[in-house]
Amino acid sequence: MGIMLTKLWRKLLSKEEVKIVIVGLDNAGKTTVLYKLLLNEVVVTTPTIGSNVEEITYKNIKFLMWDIGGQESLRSSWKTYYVNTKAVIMVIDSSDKERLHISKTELHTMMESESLRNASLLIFANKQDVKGALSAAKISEALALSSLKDRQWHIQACSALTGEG
Ligand SMILES: Nc1nc2c(ncn2[C@@H]2O[C@H](COP(=O)(O)OP(=O)(O)OP(=O)(O)O)[C@@H](O)[C@H]2O)c(=O)[nH]1
Ligand SMILES: [Mg+2]
Repeated sequence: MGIMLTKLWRKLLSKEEVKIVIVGLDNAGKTTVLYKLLLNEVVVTTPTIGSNVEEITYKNIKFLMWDIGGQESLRSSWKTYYVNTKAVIMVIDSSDKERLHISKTELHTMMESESLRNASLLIFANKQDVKGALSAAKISEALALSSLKDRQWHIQACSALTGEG
């Protein structure tokens, strides 16, 4: 009886921890998105070297959000963050049409990683406030999201600057 109560108590107290990694090319808006989610504020950012990690608690679930630098030289280190990741957020600069093919390659390479086999995928089609930004549908097409097999994915148009989406 006492043991059962202790177990129950531990279960109620223990917060589940969910690891999320935020990836995307440099200047996509990853750090801006993270702090917008965390503080509902637009912070002034500098390019991330390495990573930022922040904790967000929602309904007693602790989310550990890893925001990783997107510069070319840093992209090969993304895979070192994948272990135990439950969800991947990829942030896209929807106005950066020239580099969408790079995001596509990075995304599909990433999705082949064994550590991310069961991870869900959320794409933020960010910078919708910029004139000429591509819609979520167009980004989805450019990234060939529909070709992803056995993957739960969702794309969301947004602007970390205005808070839209
Ligand atoms: N117009 C506009 N600018 C944005 C938006 N989101 C981010 N930015 C700007 O884009 C620039 C880069 O944002 P960061 O959040 O630093 O980009 P990052 O993806 O973290 O870049 P790295 O750390 O180098 O990988 C900053 O000047 C932001 O203010 C947005 O939705 N709209
Ligand atoms: Mg950053």
